[in-house]
Amino acid sequence: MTDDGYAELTSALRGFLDAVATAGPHDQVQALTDDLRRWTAILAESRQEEGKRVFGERFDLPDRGQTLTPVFAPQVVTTSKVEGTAWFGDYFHGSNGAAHGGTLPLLFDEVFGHIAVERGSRARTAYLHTDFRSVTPIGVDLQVRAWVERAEGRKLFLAADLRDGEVVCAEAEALFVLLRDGAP
Ligand SMILES: CCCCCCCCCCCC(=O)SCCNC(=O)CCNC(=O)[C@H](O)C(C)(C)COP(=O)(O)OP(=O)(O)OC[C@H]1O[C@@H](n2cnc3c(N)ncnc32)[C@H](O)[C@@H]1OP(=O)(O)O
Repeated sequence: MTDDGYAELTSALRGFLDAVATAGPHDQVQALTDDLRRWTAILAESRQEEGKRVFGERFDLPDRGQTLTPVFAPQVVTTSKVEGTAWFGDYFHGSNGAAHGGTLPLLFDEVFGHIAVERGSRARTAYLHTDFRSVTPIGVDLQVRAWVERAEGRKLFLAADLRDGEVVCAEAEALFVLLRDGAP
């Protein structure tokens, strides 16, 4: 991992988003807004084209340096399976202590993507089906795994599940299609 501060920035940004998501009314809200706008302007000056950015493009950083998805820490990554832990911060809260339903396919897409990348393939998600089996708790280490069911030509059929101990929170099935040479 390159020690240029971006791993810490990603972690700090996640913490900030979790704090925003759980904060009540605050007397410093205008100061915060002003700070955010100031930093937005500073960062806008160094806007980069895709391929030269950090967010989501730095494979040496946790979560590729992005905060779009819940935390995913892979422990096993092969061309046929991925296993690791997932963690949904408060930012991903939906209601009644459960993760927002839309964030589960977001996690699964990311996890499936590791298999495609490990296979050296440029691929895109054609479909991703999620079954919500039990509420996904916030702030708990969860176990996630994904595997290749079968490959047919350019089509990669994938499956995954997310567990809280013995409890299955969600399952997913997806089709990733390997891109043709020259596809954008
Ligand atoms: C280290 C950390 C890394 C971590 C890295 C983590 C990265 C995160 C990964 C995120 C991945 C994404 O979200 S990607 C972004 C979301 N996805 C997209 O935007 C995709 C939008 N759609 C497309 O671009 C296109 O439709 C494609 C690429 C999916 C397919 O187009 P194509 O290449 O022209 O192929 P096409 O001929 O249409 O289809 C090929 C075969 O697939 C079948 N097929 C295509 N779509 C479907 C479908 N929805 N349902 C069933 N079957 C389908 C066709 O029938 C055909 O079967 P047959 O006739 O051959 O039998």
